[in-house]
Amino acid sequence: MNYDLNKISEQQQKTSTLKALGKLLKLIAHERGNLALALGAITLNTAVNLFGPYLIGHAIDKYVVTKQFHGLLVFGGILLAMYLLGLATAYTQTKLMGGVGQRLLFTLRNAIFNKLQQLPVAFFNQNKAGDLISRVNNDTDKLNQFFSQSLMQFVGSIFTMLGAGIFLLVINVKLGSAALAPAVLILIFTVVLSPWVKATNAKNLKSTGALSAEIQESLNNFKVVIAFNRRDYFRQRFQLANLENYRTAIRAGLANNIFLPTYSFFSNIAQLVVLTYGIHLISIGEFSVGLLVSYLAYAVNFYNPLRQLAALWTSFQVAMAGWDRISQILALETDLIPVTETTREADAALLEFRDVRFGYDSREILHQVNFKLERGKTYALIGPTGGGKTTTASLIARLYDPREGTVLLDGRDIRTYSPEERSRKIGFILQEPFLFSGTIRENILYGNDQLKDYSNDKLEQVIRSANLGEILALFEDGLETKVSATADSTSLGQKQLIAFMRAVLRSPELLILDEATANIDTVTEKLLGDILKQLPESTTQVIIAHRLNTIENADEIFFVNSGEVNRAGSLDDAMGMLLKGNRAS
Ligand SMILES: Nc1ncnc2c1ncn2[C@@H]1O[C@H](COP(=O)(O)OP(=O)(O)OP(=O)(O)O)[C@@H](O)[C@H]1O
Repeated sequence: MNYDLNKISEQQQKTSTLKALGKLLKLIAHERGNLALALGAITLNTAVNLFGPYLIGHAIDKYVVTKQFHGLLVFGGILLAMYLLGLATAYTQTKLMGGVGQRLLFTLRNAIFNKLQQLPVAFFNQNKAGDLISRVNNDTDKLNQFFSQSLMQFVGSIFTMLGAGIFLLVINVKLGSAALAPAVLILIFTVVLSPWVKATNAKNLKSTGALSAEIQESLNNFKVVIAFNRRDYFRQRFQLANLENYRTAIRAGLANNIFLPTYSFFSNIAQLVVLTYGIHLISIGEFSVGLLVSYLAYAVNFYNPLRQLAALWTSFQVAMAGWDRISQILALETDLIPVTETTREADAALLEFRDVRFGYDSREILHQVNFKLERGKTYALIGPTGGGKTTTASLIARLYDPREGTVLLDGRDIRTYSPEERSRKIGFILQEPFLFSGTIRENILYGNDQLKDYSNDKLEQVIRSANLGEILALFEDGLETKVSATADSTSLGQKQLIAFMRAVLRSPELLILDEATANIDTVTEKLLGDILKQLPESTTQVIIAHRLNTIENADEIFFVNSGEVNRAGSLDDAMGMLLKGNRAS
């Protein structure tokens, strides 16, 4: 299955803005109450703003033209009260929508992170961590900005425009139509240019993701960079990514600023039309001075929000481009779906590969592989580098599903097990074990519900009874020894020891060790060997190793090469096969 987000975005059919907005609004459906309140506040605010000019025009015609200035005081008081109401409603909606935006940001980040936790290994093989981080941090914030700062202004501007438009037409149809004509041109201009603005912003967000991926890669590999003195190489790559980001940002800036001057131009034209035509109407006695003053104010009330809309429309297009990138992740589903229960085959081996074919991409890595692992036996997988040992082990642990054929665990298709059941049965110590920052205790109890509430004393007892006491004793602070996911305060060998304890304590039925002792000294390695020998008799072990001394106790050896898994016979035969120059292909 294709999980490459950049390819998905290229293949994705252009979704209409309305559809995307609809999907987004569903995410904040539970905010209905706040949205309705904010909408009420903005409607009141708009009404206040719209009635102002009408009252002013009325006051001019009734009190200024007739020189009855005392009436102006009353109107001044009414206007002041209205403006205060305007202030209160503006504050209310800003506060409400700020909360909605922040909660949306919170919900979206949680949703993306949860989705990332559910996606299969193949997804992480095909996407760069830096780009994913940028989607979680940067793109979600674009939506927050739109919701907290722009949405209600957007709605308010549309209300003000509509209200002002109605006033313009009601006061005088002819003058109103002339005043509104430039708005039609603006509408056409906006409709035509919006897709380009959104696409330009999408490119900019993509290049921000690529930049973030570049930074992440060089930071992750800083030792290699320094050791090989390849700073120039990464500097060049970074500069290229930075240049691309700069170029796309310039283009996005240009696109984002194209609406404002155009809207301003048409707005000025509209005022010119109103003024010229209005004076003409006054001269032939069809219009009053007071009405023209109100009229000009309504024209401003119509075109000013339109100008504001230009900026808001841009923020909307940026938010939609961000939303597209976020929804690409949210729409993904793992292809490792559990299948419905099948009947269990009687007297089955613990694990069986039946005609299994697999490849990461179009290239097939495993060709119709068949083998069985019996309970309580120890198996070794050997073979040349790149021969397919880790791939075979990954299929045993269902990190991937076969393209064809079946992997059976305990006589049942491995896909019928829930992830919890499967991980209880199978322990996997990876070539490069991952520890997260915390203590040894936290790391070895990770995913172990049975022991998670044990006190340190009780846990140490369990560790001793699993014969792991000598390993724990290698760490000065015992269970409370601090380990770090990234820093080198814990050596690779030490990490392997902790991962070993973590896997053994879960008492799995099947334990896979992928080069799990490659970085451990010979004495400790022997200690691990002894612990493995003392595991419950029913435990099946699969050991992947390049050092043949680690597999001398294996009951059976499989030779993995060129997409085939074959019985190798004795250790000597296996040596012979390796030395014969079998190469991975
Ligand atoms: N994530 C991946 N995406 C694409 N190809 C991969 C991936 N992982 C491994 N491969 C390819 O699959 C083949 C088998 O790799 P695998 O890691 O299973 O070999 P291995 O026998 O475990 O090697 P080693 O002894 O070096 O660990 C190799 O050709 C490798 O390039």
